[in-house]
Amino acid sequence: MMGRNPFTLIERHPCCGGEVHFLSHQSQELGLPARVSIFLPAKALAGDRVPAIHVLAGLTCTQETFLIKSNAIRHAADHGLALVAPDTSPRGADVAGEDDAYDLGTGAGYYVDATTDPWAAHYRMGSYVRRELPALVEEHFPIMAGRRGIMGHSMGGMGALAVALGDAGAWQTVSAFAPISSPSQVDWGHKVTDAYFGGHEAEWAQYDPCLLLEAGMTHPGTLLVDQGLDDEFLSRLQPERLEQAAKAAGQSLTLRRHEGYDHSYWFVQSFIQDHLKHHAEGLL
Ligand SMILES: N[C@@H](CCC(=O)N[C@@H](CS)C(=O)NCC(=O)O)C(=O)O
Repeated sequence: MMGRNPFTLIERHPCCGGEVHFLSHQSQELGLPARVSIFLPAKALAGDRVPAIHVLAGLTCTQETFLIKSNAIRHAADHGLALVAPDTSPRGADVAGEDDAYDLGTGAGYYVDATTDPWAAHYRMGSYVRRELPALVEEHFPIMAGRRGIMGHSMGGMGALAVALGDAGAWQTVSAFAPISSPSQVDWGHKVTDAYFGGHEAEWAQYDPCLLLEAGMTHPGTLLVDQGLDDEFLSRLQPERLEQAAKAAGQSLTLRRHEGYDHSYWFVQSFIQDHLKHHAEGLL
């Protein structure tokens, strides 16, 4: 039975034959109001349920960034796919210091569940993007239940790979742009370990794509990953580690390296069409 619709519509705009909705809702996992953006293609507006691709943005971004900057909507419209874009962290958790750095706290939820106070009460983006948000949008929008793709950029690329490898049955397709391949091995992840995990590095076993692969968690589809070779964060993204871990696990991976491209959404929008095609082939 359908529950009460928890979403409040903030803005709605016709776009590419469909509609973009900017929404808020009270999240049970986050214990706070959360913002989410959704693109519904023409077919969904006509009443048919369509598969959705969940899109996870990177550090400093919001629920608006991926939809505005990646050009994903144009191609989602062409394929008749919905897009669901969550925020990158809880907002207003009121944790001391959460706004002090770009890579921890606000805008930096890393799609993990914090286990230690004062972060643990609200920093639960892991459970939010894995379970709460997909279930809610599939209940209240013309989005097909249980037929999902996930993609992301940078911190969101890490999140997309981790979500799909962690529960391959729930996510049929996955792709990433410049993902943080092994967060437990780099300074971004060390900050997360010290703060969100209270020093317990073992928590990364659920969220680090390379650790998941090394533990035998694979996905039956192909992981499509694009990486710019002039990416200013390349040494912390470590695509070579992902390549090694995938090879050892027998995971199908298409890792494309692009001469001259950096970390920005100019890079993302250059290859987004291929990602939408990859998801469409697996979802439709
Ligand atoms: N230059 C940023 C670093 C963070 C960054 O580059 N974030 C990437 C994702 S990891 C991004 O997409 N930023 C937003 C944008 O380009 O619009 C800062 O220091 O604040």
